[in-house]
Amino acid sequence: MTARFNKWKKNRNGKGKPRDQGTEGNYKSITVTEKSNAMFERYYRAQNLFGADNDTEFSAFLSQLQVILPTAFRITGNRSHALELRAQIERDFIPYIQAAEVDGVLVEPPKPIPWYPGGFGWQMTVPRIALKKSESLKKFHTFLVTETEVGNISRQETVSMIPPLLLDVHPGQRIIDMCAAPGSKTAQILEALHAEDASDGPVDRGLVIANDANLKRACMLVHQTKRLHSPCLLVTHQDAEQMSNVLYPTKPEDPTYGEPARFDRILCDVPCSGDGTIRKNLLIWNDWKIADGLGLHTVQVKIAQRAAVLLQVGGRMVYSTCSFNPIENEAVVAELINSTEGAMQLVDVSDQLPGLIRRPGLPTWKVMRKDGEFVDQYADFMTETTARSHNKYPCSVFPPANAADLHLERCIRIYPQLQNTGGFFVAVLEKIRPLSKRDRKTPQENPADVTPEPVAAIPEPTETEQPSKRVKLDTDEAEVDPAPPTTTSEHPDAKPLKDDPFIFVSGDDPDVESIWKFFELAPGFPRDQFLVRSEASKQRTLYLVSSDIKAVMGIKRNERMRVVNTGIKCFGRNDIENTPCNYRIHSEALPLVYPFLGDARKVKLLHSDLRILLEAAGHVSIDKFSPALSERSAGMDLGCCIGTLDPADAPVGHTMVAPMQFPIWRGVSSLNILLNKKDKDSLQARVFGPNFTVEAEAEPTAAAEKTV
Ligand SMILES: C[S@@+](CC[C@H](N)C(=O)[O-])C[C@H]1O[C@@H](n2cnc3c(N)ncnc32)[C@H](O)[C@@H]1O
Repeated sequence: MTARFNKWKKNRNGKGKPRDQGTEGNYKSITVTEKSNAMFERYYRAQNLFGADNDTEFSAFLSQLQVILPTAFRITGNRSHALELRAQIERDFIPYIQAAEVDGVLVEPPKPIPWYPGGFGWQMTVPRIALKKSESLKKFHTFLVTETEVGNISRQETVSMIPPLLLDVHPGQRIIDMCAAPGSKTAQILEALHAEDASDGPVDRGLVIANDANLKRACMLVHQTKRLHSPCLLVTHQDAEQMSNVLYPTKPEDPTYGEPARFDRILCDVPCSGDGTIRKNLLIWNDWKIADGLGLHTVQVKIAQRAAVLLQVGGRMVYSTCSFNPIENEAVVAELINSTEGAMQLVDVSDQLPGLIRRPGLPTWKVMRKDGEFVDQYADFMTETTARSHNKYPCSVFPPANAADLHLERCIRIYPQLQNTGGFFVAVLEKIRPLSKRDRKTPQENPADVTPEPVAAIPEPTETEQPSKRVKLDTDEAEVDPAPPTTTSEHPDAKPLKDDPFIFVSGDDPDVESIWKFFELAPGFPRDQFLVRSEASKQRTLYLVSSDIKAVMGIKRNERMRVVNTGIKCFGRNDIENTPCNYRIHSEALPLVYPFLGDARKVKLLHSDLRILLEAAGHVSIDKFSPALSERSAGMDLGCCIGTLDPADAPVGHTMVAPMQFPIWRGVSSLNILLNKKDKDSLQARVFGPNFTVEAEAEPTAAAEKTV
């Protein structure tokens, strides 16, 4: 089979220059002539991936790699309308997809992923490209695109959904995503952080630092995660191998002084050779070579080791790759456990995510030299001809002598033939004790609470395994202090970091004062957690951040973290006269602000009112709305108000389950809904689905009649 496509081909770790640049500039037509690669097959056949039944299952594995990858997506689970969206898929799309055909074949509709919580993860066998091109699936594709743009749906590979679920995230935790771009797993982490009701209110849910070494990709991550509207996200751009300490204030009398914090959860979704994505990235059939995995091993170990230092005792780390290669997987995990002298231990997660079909980690593996020879020990790796190129690889690419004691079977391997997915590797680890005496001194830890598990003795290096050939674990805090922030950027659209300062606004600021008064905000909503990116702008926007982020950003030395972005748009100034407050509430912050709003600026809408607002291109005269809304809004001051729609008022046959709120601008004699086109489209489809008719709405329900 021949697959032909255009592709910007970069190194799979997201670093480096695009390869295959021909005369056509950065784009070049690449042809994959055959979905096979002799070295790939020889290497993985020798790894005995499937144990006793290796031959049969290896054939199934190889044939499944030939099949193009299904499409998967998940509904943003923490949103109030997640259930509506699920109902919308079941009601409006499944029956229609069941009747659709692609190339004369009936399409299999999407099915919930059995192990994904809440029925919010979905997979369908139609490949992404067919979904895009097929006329009969156009409606569903448009739905996916619209809902993805507004953040209600994330299109993400099924297997990539596993690591954040196993990270076991809860509100209030401090979390680092070491290699986060483009951000699909960060998004899941944020959803979990905002999932349950927490006593700390909707804003202070904890902290997620999403980091990526590549600034261009970090900017992509900002774009991706913006849709999730979390005030707890701090996007940074550092080399994760030397990720800086995050200083937290420890002296109440001096908020600018801080000490290194330790984190509850750390995700290391490291750069990898990516051969688990071969069903989607067909170029890997052409390009696969053993040097890729060998070359990434040291970086992967260093990122995991740095994460171990930043993790608090009792904290959980998830290490993952989309590679089948044990050198990037079990070998890294084994070196992490051994180099921390057993302070990091694998957790048995076999009872988690029931329904996920998985295979255990490999107890041992074979190492192949670049010349294609398998070798059993480091000395053989370093022959005369290979010494120069192999010298940079540490001895930890080989199975350690104590491999059998490390519980590597607790690692999770996902193969494509198990449940028609990509390939993936996940290891869940816990830090059971400090890594060093210095580590013990960190402010949040209480080592007395942790009973260390006895661990197997770390093997002495053999004659050929010189200590210099190990990846050194660096637990010294003082050493980790990367270069100061740069003003240069790899991304053409990314602004130089120093041009966009983050300036905190005092809670006594006159603008904040006018907002609080106008919207009658209750005391529980934080008043001193706003920052601006530019003081001068007439279009001043107040960005809301969590108290953790404010604390971290108040410490000068934390500038070395290289913050790319933080905060969500909360209040935006409109340059309008004759209003007691010319700030509006941004729709992305409304779910956070709404519980604290007084009644002064709330207006109740009927479905007919919402329809008029959504269908209009701009302002609509107040007298065009239902009498109740016209009367209520005519008596209000000019400025932003919040429209609410109640499920109790929903017409028969509607699936609306939760109240909805929208920012509206009350003009001199008109109303205008403050949503962008995409948000309007999404809302329109959700509220006025195909089963809804204008006639049904013409008779307002009894509850709606009472509206004032
Ligand atoms: C597998 S991808 C991460 C995917 C991401 N977790 C997600 O789910 O969307 C690996 C990322 O690591 C980044 N990276 C590579 N080397 C790095 C390093 N030394 N430190 C931090 N990030 C690095 C790459 O830019 C790339 O975005």
